[in-house]
Amino acid sequence: MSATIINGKEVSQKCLDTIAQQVKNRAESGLRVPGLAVILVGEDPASAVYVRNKNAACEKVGFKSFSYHLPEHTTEQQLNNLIDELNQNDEVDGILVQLPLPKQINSQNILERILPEKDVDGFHPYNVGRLAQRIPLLRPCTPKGVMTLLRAYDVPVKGKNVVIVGASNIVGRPQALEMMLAGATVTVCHRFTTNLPEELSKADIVVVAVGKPHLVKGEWIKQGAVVIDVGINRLEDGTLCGDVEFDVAKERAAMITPVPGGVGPMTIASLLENTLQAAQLREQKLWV
Ligand SMILES: Nc1nc(=O)c2c([nH]1)NC[C@@H]1CN(c3ccc(C(=O)N[C@@H](CCC(=O)O)C(=O)O)cc3)C=[N+]21
Ligand SMILES: [Mg+2]
Repeated sequence: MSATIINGKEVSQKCLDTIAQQVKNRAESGLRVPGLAVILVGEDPASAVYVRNKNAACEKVGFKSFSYHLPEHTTEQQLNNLIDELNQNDEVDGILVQLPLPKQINSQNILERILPEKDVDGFHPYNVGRLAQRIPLLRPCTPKGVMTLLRAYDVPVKGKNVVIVGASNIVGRPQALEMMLAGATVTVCHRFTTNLPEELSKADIVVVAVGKPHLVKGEWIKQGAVVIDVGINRLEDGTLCGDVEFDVAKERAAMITPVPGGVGPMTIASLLENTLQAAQLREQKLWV
C-alpha cells in the first residue's frame, strides 16, 4: 500500500486562515496589526525566494511587513544597528534575519542581539533554553511546523520511537526537544552515527533534516512509519527534492511529506503564528 501524502500546503493554508481571523478579531477590539520585520543580507537566490514567500504570507494574513535588503558587504555593526532600531520599534513584533549570513558577520552574535521577545525564529538561546526546560514560549519554526503537521494528521507521538537525522541548531536539535516534550523516545543521528539504517529500522516517526538529496534510502524505512522530510535540495535540472528517496520510501511508509509542498509551507505558517504570539506576549506583559 502506498503512503498517504501529507499535504503541508493545505495545513499551512488552514493555519493562515486562523491567523487572518485572529488579526480581524484584534482589529475589532481596537488592537494593532502584528508586524514582522524580515532582513535579507546579500544576493543568495534561494533566500530571496523564501523572503518573498514570507512577505506574501504576511500580506495574506494582514500583518504589517517590514522588509530590509542589505548589500552583501554589510558589516556586523551595520546589521546590529538595524536590529537595535527594530528592537525599539513598537510596531515590530517579530524580527527575522534570514540565514545564512555573509561570512564577515557572526550569526550567533546577531541571533543574540534580537530581543528574545521578538525572536520569532525561536533561535535565541533564551528561547531554545525555555523549550529545553519544557516551558516553551517562542518555538523554532520548522520543528513547530512538523508538530503541527503530525497533529493535523492525527499521528500519535507519545511513547513512539522517533529518529531525527541531522543535529543542526535550526532543525534537528530543537526537533528533538519538541519530540521529547510530546513524549517520544528520541534518537538523534548525525555525521558520526555509525549505523543509520539500523537506527531507522526502529523508527515509528522519522524526521530528516540534513540537506543532502536522497541521503535516506527508501528501504531503510520501517513498514508503516511516518516520514517527515525537511530537506529542500535544488537539483541541476532545477527541480526540488528532499533528503529521502521518496519513490521507494512511499511504498513502505504509512504517511510521508513531499518536497515541495510538505514541511516548507509549515515553516512559514509557524513564523506567522509566532509573530502573533509575540504581539500577544508583549501586550499581556507575559514577557519576563
Ligand atoms: N532566519 C531564518 N529563518 C528561517 O526560517 C529560514 C532561514 N533563516 N533560512 C532558510 C530556511 C529555509 N526556509 C524555508 C522557508 C519556506 C520554504 C517554503 O516555502 N518551501 C516551499 C516552496 C519551495 C520552493 O519553491 O523553493 C515548499 O517546500 O513547498 C522553504 C524553506 C526558512 N529558513
Ligand atoms: Mg540506539
